[in-house]
Amino acid sequence: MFLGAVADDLTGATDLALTLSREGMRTVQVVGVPPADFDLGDAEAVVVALKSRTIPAVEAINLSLDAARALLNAGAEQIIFKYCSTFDSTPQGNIGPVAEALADLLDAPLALACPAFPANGRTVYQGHLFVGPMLLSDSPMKDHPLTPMTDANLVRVLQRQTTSQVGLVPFTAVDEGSDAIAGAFDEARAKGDRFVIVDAITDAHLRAIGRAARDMKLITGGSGIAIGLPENFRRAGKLAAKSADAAFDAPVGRAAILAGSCSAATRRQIGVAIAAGIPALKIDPIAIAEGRTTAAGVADWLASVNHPTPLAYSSAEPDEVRAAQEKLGRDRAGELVEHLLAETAMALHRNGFSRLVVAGGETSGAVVNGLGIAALRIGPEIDPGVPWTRSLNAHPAIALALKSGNFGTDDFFLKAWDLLR
Ligand SMILES: Nc1ncnc2c1ncn2[C@@H]1O[C@H](COP(=O)(O)OP(=O)(O)O)[C@@H](O)[C@H]1O
Ligand SMILES: O=C(O)[C@@H](O)C(=O)COP(=O)(O)O
Repeated sequence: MFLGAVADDLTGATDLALTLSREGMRTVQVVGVPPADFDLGDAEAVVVALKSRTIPAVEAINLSLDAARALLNAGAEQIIFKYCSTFDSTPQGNIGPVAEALADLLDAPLALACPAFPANGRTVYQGHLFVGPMLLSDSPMKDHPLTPMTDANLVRVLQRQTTSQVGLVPFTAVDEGSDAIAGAFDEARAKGDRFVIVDAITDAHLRAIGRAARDMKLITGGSGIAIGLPENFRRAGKLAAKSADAAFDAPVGRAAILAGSCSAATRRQIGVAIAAGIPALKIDPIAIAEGRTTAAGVADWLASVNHPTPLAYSSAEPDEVRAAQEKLGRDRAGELVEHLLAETAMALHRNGFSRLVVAGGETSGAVVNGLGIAALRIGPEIDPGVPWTRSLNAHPAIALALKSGNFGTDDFFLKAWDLLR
């Protein structure tokens, strides 16, 4: 095992594990901090999926340090801290506090921060994050239920979350290639930066950054930042030759879609699914709080409708989300929905459902924890950043597509199943 990663949510971990697998590293994704005797098999990279994006910073730090220590004990030479390609965080964190604690643990004088993921339209220019053609702060991320992002200047955003100095490696250096980027890292260290936001617009930039960062102990960013890292281990003669991917044997059983993401992409995907005739049950957090909607009721409904892939969703427009939050509180509204969808997934699993598409990072974390899944195998890619996965320990086995709220084409809920046939 050479490369270890700590991811702050489930979909983010899956996204990263997919990237590392595609770049030729044998990768295992574990859910939560693995115990010391956890069998990692012949993994060359291990991604630990936490649910630490929106918990109090001190808890996120402790969990992330435990995960990093477990990875170092298993042999990791370099650690990636994976967060969202839209830099999802609050002014308190958790990106800054966790990055700082990991840098201290690893004794890393400088760590890079780059959420760019060009295949999904996330690019960084002059330290500003763009989502497609829009600045982050103009994108639908400004209305996220838990981490509304209202500032696109990542140097400023990260600086608010840490007492360490944050600098920038600008496009001009990145575009020149890995030697210029390594030179910019040296300059940043010399002027006292602890973190540098690194511009990147294309995968070629990310590969050059990866090469320049071969000796950096801590790398932070979206899954894109991992594109160039396996090559460093390959050049050093450490990676096994890539073996042919084993066939993905999806368990046979009933299927359903659970969506707890309110992101714009998920809302469009729900619209397309309903227009295509998928039966859909909308869940209202206030009805959960008042006991009018229960997990058993939702699971019964999903089991009773005559369709191969029915949908239950709490996804709502920003004004509906605000209304629920005003009544219940932001965190309670989120927890009620997450808990209900996790319990629904557990009831479905008990009743023969073995294929689930789950939309939303926090939602996926709740569902996977509810199902008691300890590790996942990565399967075929449905869309950039979203593979099918298969539980390694649940009985009976279950196939899960854990979709980041913002990822996937509009027909995602229709087409995802084609890869399981
Ligand atoms: N109708 C709703 N009102 C308020 N909060 C909601 C609603 N539906 C879902 N949520 C909460 O919003 C959060 C969405 O986060 P997440 O699942 O990570 O989605 P995404 O991947 O789009 O960020 C979850 O905590 C979820 O429980
Ligand atoms: O980097 C990304 O955008 C994703 O991998 C990710 O972290 C998604 O989080 P959610 O949008 O909360 O699913």
